[in-house]
Amino acid sequence: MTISGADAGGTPATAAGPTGLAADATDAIDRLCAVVPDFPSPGIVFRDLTPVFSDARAFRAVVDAVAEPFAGSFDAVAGVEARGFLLAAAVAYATGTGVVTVRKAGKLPRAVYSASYDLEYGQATLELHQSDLPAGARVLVLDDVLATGGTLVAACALLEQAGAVVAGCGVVLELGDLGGRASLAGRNVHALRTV
Ligand SMILES: O=P(O)(O)OC[C@H]1O[C@H](OP(=O)(O)OP(=O)(O)O)[C@H](O)[C@@H]1O
Ligand SMILES: Nc1ncnc2[nH]cnc12
Repeated sequence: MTISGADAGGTPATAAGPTGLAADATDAIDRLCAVVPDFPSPGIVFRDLTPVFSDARAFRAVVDAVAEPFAGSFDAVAGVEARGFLLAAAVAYATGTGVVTVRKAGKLPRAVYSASYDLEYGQATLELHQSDLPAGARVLVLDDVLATGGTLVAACALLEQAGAVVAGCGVVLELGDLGGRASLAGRNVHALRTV
C-alpha cells in the first residue's frame, strides 16, 4: 500500500501526549520489526527495523516518540552511523536543531576524536569531528538498537571529549538481555521498546 504524504500523518505530536506517541510507536515496532536468526553470524538474533522505517506512519510515530522524552533538553542531535542517521536527521529537522554524525573510522575529513569498542557481532571504531559542536552544546544521541551498549558508550565519550553535554540517549529497540543499559548507568537512556 502506498501512503501519500497527505495520509502519512501519524498521531500529531500536539494531539496526543507521551502515552499516545509511545503507544503508536510501540505498536508499529511490534507489528513491523523483522526478526532474523543467525544474522550476521550464527547465534545472533537480528532485529531488523527497516520495515518500521519504510512505513510512513510507523516512521513518523517512532521519530516523534524517540525525541519526546528529551523535549526541550537538547540543542543538537547526534546520529550514530549508519542506522542512527535515519532517526537523528528526522528528529533534528522536526525539532529545528542541527545534526552531527558519529561515523565509522576513516569517513570524516577533518580532525577527529576516535573510540573503539566491541559489538555483539564484532568490533568497531567511531569518530567525531573535533569542531562540529559549540562548547557545552546539549546533544541528544540517537540510534536504532541498544544491545551491549558499546556503541552508545563510545558515542557519548566522543561527544564529551568534544566538549558537549550528553542530554540523553534514545533508541528504538533495547535488547534487554545484553546488558546495554547497565553499561550506560547514570545516563538518561530511553528505549521505545525493550525485548
Ligand atoms: O549496543 P551495541 O552492542 O553497541 O550494538 C548496537 C549497534 O549495533 C548496530 O550498528 P552496527 O555497528 O551494526 O552498524 P550499522 O548501523 O551500520 O548497521 C546498531 O545500529 C547500533 O549502532
Ligand atoms: N541483535 C541485533 N539486531 C539488530 N541490531 C543489532 N546491533 C547489535 N546487535 C543487534
